Amino acid sequence: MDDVLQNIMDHAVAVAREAGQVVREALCDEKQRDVMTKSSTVDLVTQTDQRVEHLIIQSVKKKFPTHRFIGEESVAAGEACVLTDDPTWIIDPIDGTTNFVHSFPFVAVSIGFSVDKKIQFGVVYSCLEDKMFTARRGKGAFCNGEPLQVSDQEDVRRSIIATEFGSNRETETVEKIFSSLRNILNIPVHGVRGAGTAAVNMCLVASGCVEAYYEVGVHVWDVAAGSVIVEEAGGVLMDVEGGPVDLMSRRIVAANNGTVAHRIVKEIDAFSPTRDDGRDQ
Ligand SMILES: O=P(O)(O)O[C@H]1[C@H](O)[C@@H](O)[C@H](O)[C@@H](O)[C@@H]1O
Ligand SMILES: [Mg+2]
Ligand SMILES: [Mg+2]
Repeated sequence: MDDVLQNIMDHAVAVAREAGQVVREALCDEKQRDVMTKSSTVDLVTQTDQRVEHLIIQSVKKKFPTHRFIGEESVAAGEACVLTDDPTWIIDPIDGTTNFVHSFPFVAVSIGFSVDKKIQFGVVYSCLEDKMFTARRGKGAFCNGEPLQVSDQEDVRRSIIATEFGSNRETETVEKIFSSLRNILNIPVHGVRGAGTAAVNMCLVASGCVEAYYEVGVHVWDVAAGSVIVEEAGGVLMDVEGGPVDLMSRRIVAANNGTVAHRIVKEIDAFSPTRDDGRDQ
C-alpha cells in the first residue's frame, strides 16, 4: 500500500501544480474571473473554479477509476457530500475565490485524500506564491520540499491568531463572529490575521508563522488537506468547543499546541452551521 499511496500522492501534487497554472493564467483574463454566486451574494464562484475542479477530477479518474470524489463545485451542482471508507479525493479547486476575483494574492488549490474516513495526505498549492505544501500521515509536512514545524509558543498573549469572516451575513452569525474576535483580541493576543483562504491559514500554522487558526462555517474541502499538514508539522486539531475535530462539522481550530488551542476555545462564541454531510450536529 505504501508505494501505491505514494503514487497517488505524486499524482495529486502534479495535478495541483497543473491546476495552479490554470488559475495563474485565468487571473490575467477578466472573463475567467466573472462572478456568480452560491449560498449568498458574497459566496462567490467563477467558471475557473468549475474548470479547475473538472480538470482535477478527469485527470484522477483516468489514473484511478475506482476512486470517489467530494469536490466543492460538484457539491454545489447537487452531488452528495458523503465520506465513505473508499479512497476519496476531497477537492477545493480554488480556496480563496474572493481573493482570486480581486487579485488578492493568496489563492490555493487544496486536495485531501481519505481512506477509511481518515485523511492520508494533503496537498495545498498556494499558486501565486508558488508554494507547494504537502504532508503524508506519519511522514512529516513540507513546503517546496523543506520540512515544516509549528511554532513552540505556549503563551497565547504572544501569538498571532488567524481567522476568517466567511460568507454568512445573517445578523446572528455576524454577531457571534465578532464576539469571538473581540474576546480573542482582548486576551490580548499579538495580532489577528486572515489570508482569505482556510487552506493557506492552516499552512501558516504548519509553517510556524501563526499559532492558531479557527473558523466556524468552513467546509470539508477547505480543511481536509490542511488538517494533515498541520498535524504532520506537530500541531493539533480541535472542535471550537474543545472536543475532537469532525471535518464535516464546519467547525475547526488548528493550533501549534493544545495549550494555545484550549485557550482560544475558551473565547470562541460557538455555533453550529448545517453539516456538510447533512447529518444532525
Ligand atoms: O469558497 P472558497 O474560496 O473555496 O473558501 C473559503 C470559504 O468560502 C470562506 O467561507 C472561508 O472563510 C475561507 O476561509 C475559505 O477558504
Ligand atoms: Mg474553500
Ligand atoms: Mg473553493
